[in-house]
Amino acid sequence: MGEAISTSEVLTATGIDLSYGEQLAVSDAHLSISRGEVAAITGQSGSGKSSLLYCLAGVLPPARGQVRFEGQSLGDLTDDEISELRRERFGFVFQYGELLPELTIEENTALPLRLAGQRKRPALAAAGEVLSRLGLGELRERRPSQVSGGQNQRVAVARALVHRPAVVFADEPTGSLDSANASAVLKEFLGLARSQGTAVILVTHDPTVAAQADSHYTMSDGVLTPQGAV
Ligand SMILES: Nc1ncnc2c1ncn2[C@@H]1O[C@H](COP(=O)(O)OP(=O)(O)OP(=O)(O)O)[C@@H](O)[C@H]1O
Repeated sequence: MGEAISTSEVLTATGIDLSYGEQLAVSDAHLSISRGEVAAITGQSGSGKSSLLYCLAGVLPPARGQVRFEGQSLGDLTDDEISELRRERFGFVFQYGELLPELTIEENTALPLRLAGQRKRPALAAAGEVLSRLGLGELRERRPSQVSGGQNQRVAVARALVHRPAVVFADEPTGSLDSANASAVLKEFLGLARSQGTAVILVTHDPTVAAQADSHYTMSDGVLTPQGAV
């Protein structure tokens, strides 16, 4: 299987190095992810997981190596093109969701569509649909402060998936939740991503979270090692 050339690869990284001054945070990383695949990256605090994610998402340019999205090298794109790619083809989920407190749940969820230029009414309708799929339809009009932590995190998931991105980057997406809530949110997140063919790169400290992925990499002192299928 390893020899087969996959036509469904969405994101590939080859020989990525990233440094902060003298500090080498990522060293010669290779990674490839296909449509609808969930890849987990585990490793200790400070091992370089977030730094790798920033490179893969085009947030930080690598000092060496290449990241390709759908065959196109991110290094060949202008800043504006990378911003557009991040806005329209990528989604992001972080540990605390990071919703905007002044917007409703529905408006928060619709944000990627609005930023991509979609009109308010269809954007809110699409947001309502994803929220319903995650069991949050009733909470549409509330603000983030008026829902629970687990619900906030589900909204962050809805927002990351609403524009049907090719890749979602998730950095400890359930790290702020208790374990029962974390596993429920994760299950819904990965289920919805897989159903729409979105690839997920999932950074986590938690081996039980990684066990739900299709592929697993470990990171140690900036070195990424594939663990094969899990
Ligand atoms: N902006 C920065 N400037 C300098 N050094 C940094 C910066 N960001 C991270 N580092 C260093 O780079 C290394 C990798 O950090 P990174 O945040 O990628 O690790 P991580 O595995 O994501 O850690 P955690 O699990 O704690 O989030 C660490 O030694 C960290 O101290």
